[in-house]
Amino acid sequence: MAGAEWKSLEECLEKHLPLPDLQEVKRVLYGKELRKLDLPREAFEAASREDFELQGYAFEAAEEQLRRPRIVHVGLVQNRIPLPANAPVAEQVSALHRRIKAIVEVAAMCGVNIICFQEAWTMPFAFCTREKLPWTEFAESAEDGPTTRFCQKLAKNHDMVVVSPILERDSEHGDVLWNTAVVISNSGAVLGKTRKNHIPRVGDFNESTYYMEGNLGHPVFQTQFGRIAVNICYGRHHPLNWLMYSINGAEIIFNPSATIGALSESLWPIEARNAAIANHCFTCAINRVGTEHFPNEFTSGDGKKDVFLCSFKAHQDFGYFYGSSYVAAPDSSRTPGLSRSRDGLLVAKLDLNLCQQVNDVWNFKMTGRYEMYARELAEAVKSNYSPTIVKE
Ligand SMILES: NC(=O)NCCC(=O)O
Repeated sequence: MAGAEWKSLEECLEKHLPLPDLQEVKRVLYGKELRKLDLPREAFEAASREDFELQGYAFEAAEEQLRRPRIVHVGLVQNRIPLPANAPVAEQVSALHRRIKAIVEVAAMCGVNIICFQEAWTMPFAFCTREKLPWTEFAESAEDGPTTRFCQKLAKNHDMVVVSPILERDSEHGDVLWNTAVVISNSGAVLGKTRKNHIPRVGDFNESTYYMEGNLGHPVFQTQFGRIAVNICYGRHHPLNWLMYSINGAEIIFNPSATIGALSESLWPIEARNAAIANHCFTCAINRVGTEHFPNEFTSGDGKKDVFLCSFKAHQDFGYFYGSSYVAAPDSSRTPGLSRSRDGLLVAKLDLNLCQQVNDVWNFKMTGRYEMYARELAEAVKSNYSPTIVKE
């Protein structure tokens, strides 16, 4: 299983395929080729000084007579943890705040209107350990915790909507922890929050000891730049989860994630892209980068062998978080991924008119037969349900 030494699928294709083949492969794997954004030179200089990758692409829509283009620039941030997981909690959080501030400043130079960080961005992805301390100390109030206050300043200073996925401590309700994304308006006000609906119980990704399945449904946030939703990590394997955000009107669905190569790298390019196609919306898949080492060994709690994560013994790391963040559009086009090995900012210029234009061609909402599925699902969840199987 490749680690940081294998830079990206795109680099590999470009290195090895003759141009005519490369064009056809890109057409199939990425849809129509996107124009590269002409981002400011100072942005590239700052990104290089701060040692992160910067890429930008534009998705175009057809011109319409009655509607003006609805242009929005989104920014996707992927990063390593800058300090080791055993550094003091407050130092780790401050180092991450500093890192993200530097990246957001470059996003502002690129005209980004909505930015989203990776899942649980203020901490190492410690849920695999199933230890409580010190990891639960990273949990904060979604409404007025230090990270939300930090993001409010960023949002206001840069006139940018900030999507900040954190580990939430809800002190108003018995100190319950949640895996939450806080959505902060470009005014600096907290617009609201949404919680991870589906909790993984896959090998080391057994996060069920920390928080419960989200109880806020599928909220969509009306921002000045468009309607957005957040489908946190493992929720991307659940087509109905994407569907509900889309039914509630989301035009852009962010998918802040933390996932590793051995488990999900072959699913990664498909799932968010498929969701964009199936739901006539844009999707933004974000994954963290690097290998995180934890002070104490842990196991997957499933005996000796974990076939997915390839860890036969107790171990101190999860495996390799492969970055590769990308944006996908309703017409099946997508950006190349950011690198597998570096921190990065991906800027994408979207014309939200594309959602309706593709909807009018493919009509997935019109042909969706939701009533029939609602009826059948309502039956299927009953304890006395028996599947309709026609036998000879
Ligand atoms: N963070 C998280 O839910 N990871 C689960 C693994 C995956 O969905 O790829």
